[in-house]
Amino acid sequence: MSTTTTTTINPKTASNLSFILNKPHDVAFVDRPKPTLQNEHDVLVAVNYTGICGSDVHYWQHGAIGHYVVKDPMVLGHESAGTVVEAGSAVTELKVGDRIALEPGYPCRHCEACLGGHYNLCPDMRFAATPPYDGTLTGFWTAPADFCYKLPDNVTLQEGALVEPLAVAVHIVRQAVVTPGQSVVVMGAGPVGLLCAAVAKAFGATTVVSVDIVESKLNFAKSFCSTHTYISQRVSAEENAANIRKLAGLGSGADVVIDASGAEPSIQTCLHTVRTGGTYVQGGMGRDNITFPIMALCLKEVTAKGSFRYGSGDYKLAVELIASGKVEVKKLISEVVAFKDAEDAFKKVKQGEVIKILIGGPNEKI
Ligand SMILES: NC(=O)c1ccc[n+]([C@@H]2O[C@H](COP(=O)([O-])OP(=O)(O)OC[C@H]3O[C@@H](n4cnc5c(N)ncnc54)[C@H](O)[C@@H]3O)[C@@H](O)[C@H]2O)c1
Ligand SMILES: OC[C@H](O)C(O)[C@@H](O)CO
Repeated sequence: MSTTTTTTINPKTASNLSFILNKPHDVAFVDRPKPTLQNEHDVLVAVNYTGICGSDVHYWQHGAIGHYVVKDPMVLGHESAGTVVEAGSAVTELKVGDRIALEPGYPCRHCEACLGGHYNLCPDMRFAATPPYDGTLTGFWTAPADFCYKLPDNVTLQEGALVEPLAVAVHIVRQAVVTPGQSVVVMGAGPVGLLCAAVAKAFGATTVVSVDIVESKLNFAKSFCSTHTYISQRVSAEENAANIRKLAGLGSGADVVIDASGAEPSIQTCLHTVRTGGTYVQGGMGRDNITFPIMALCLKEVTAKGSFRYGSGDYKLAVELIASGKVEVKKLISEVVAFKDAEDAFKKVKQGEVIKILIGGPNEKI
């Protein structure tokens, strides 16, 4: 196999320092062996920036998410952008020096889900920082070239690290089939909820309501993209829903409701906020089982859908939404820290002090 290697970051000499979780609250910086191309369709990427996701923080705190349990030391991180430093001989779309957003999950490409157009649901998915697979808070990363998305000149590498959560939002809003003029209510104003609201607006929704339990998050949502905000009260789901409908002039209900919180009261409010014949999409992930208002679903003939990660075209559209200025992801970046400060950055996310914090790669000067 022939490959080419020339760039400012030299993979032969640069560090492959990795931020590793040994067990809950026990992290370490370890210089791991550099990855190599596995076949001629791969590229080797120097990781420039990685955002911290709630799931990274959950693994750091608890060592597990559901049945995904960290049994061996695992590199954290999966929201990354980087620079191609080596390209396999069969790679035609990318070249050394290209800046890319890194899709961090690699499906088998052969199973029923993959061949049926739902590769995100592949049972053999190898997803970064989901045990047993290592993540991207490391110096270098090998990926199939078709899971790397070239960033246009007007998109920075820092914005490129936000493509991952934006792709999650694109998938959720696509599941909802939002059309121009519609009303959309999004429960949760964390990064995913904020980006769902922004994507819904970019798709043509004219009323976009953000709901949360934290006032500062709603203040940001209002400045970011939402037409209305509502702070959830300690009242019944029906009462919160009635308040949201009144506040945003939704009449009998919203065309689309999205849960991006994973919280039981919020999910219940969704079903009472959606209009007859409307659509509800579950994007948030919380407890396995909750009390769910099934009669509201039946009596209003609500279309209910789930949404998991991202699939065909979602990353591509996410990059286009940033490049066209329709979703200003840079506004979500609260802080950019050096690799050595990764653990402190995790603490800040846990304390809720930031919207999105980026960690520079180990070879990045911050
Ligand atoms: N479907 C997927 O593929 C996918 C991918 C990434 C994240 N997620 C999930 O999406 C959700 C949002 O992710 P995030 O990174 O923005 O998380 P986050 O924790 O930053 O945001 C969640 C928000 O929900 C708010 N909230 C909590 N209870 C609420 C309630 N009762 N009503 C309204 N708001 C409430 C919180 O205050 C917070 O602002 C999480 O559940 C996460 O696990 C799903
Ligand atoms: O954005 C993708 C999500 O964070 C992942 O699915 C996460 O839950 C880890 O598996």
